[in-house]
Amino acid sequence: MSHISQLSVERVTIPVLQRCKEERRAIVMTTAYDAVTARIADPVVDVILVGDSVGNVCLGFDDTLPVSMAMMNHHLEAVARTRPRAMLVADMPFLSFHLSPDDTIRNAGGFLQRGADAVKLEGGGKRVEMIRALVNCEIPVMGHLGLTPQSVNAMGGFKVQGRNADDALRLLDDAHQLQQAGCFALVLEGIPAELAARATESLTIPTIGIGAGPSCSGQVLVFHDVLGLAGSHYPKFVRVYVDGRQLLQEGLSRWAADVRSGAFPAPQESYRIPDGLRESIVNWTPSKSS
Ligand SMILES: Nc1nc(=O)c2c([nH]1)NC[C@@H]1CN(c3ccc(C(=O)N[C@@H](CCC(=O)O)C(=O)O)cc3)CN21
Ligand SMILES: CC(C)C(=O)C(=O)O
Repeated sequence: MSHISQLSVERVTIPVLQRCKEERRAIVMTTAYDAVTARIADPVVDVILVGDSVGNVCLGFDDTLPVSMAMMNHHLEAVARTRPRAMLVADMPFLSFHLSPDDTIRNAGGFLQRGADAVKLEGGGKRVEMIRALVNCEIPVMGHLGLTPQSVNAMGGFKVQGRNADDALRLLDDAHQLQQAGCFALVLEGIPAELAARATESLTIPTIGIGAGPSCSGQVLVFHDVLGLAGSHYPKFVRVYVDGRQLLQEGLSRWAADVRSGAFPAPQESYRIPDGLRESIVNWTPSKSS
C-alpha cells in the first residue's frame, strides 16, 4: 500500500493555507535545498521551505549564521527550477533583513524574482519595520518566533524559549505584532505546547510548529531529519521515519561490491562497436612514437 497522499494539483497559495487553519486541516511543511529533494517533497507536502538550515545540513557549518544571500539564491534557484505545486518559501539569512528597508526589499524581492512565493524571517517586534516594508511591496512574509536559530549566540545555545512569564507573554505579544504587520503565517519553534496553543487560538493567521506541540495549524521538520539523513544527534522534537543514511549506504555498498567482484557492469550496461569496426581495433598496434 502506498502512503503517498495524492494531493490535488492545485497550487498552494496563501488563501489555501488560511482555509486550512479555518477548517482545522493540518498544514505540512518541510525543507528542500535542491531539485532532488524538492521533487521528493513536492507531491507530499503543502509548503516547501528553502531554509537557512542548508548551512548546517548541506554546507557543513555548525549553525546558520554563515549562510549568505548568494548561498540562499543558489539553492532557491535549484528548487524553483522544479516548479513545485507546493508553496515555495525562501528563508532570509542572517543580516539580509537587518540593515535597511532598502536592502531588505532588494534581498526579498530577489527571492520572488527567482521563483519563491514568499519569504520567511526570524524575530518579533524589532523586525516589524522591515516586515511592513516588505508587505508594502507585495512580498508575502512568514514570521518565525521562539527558538530562532539565528539568535543562537544571544540565547546561549539552541534552548527552548518562552518558559518564564515574561518571555511567554512577550512571545504572544510579538506574534500579534507580526500578524498586525501583515505576516500571512508564523513558524513557532521550540516553545511549550500550551504557549503555541494559546498563540494559535488567539491569532487569525496559521501557525506552523516545530517543537511547539500538537495545537499549531501545521508542522514543519527539516527534510533530512525526517528521513534520517542529517547528523547523528537530533533535537527532541524530531521524529525520524526512515534511517535514510543506512538505506542509501546499503544500496551504494551493493554497487561497490559488484564493482570489486566484476559483476558490474554487465553486457546490457555496456556499449558495443559496430561489427565492421571490431577487426581494425583488434589489429591496431601502438606507433613507436606514442
Ligand atoms: N537539521 C536541522 N534541523 C533543525 O531542526 C534545525 C537545523 N538543522 N538548523 C537550524 C535550526 C537549529 N535547530 C535546533 C538545533 C538544536 C536543538 C536542540 O538540541 N534543542 C534541545 C533543547 C534543550 C532545551 O532547551 O530543553 C533539545 O534537546 O531538543 C533545537 C533546535 C532547529 N533547526
Ligand atoms: C526548521 C525551519 C523552520 C527553518 O527555519 C529552517 O529549516 O531553516
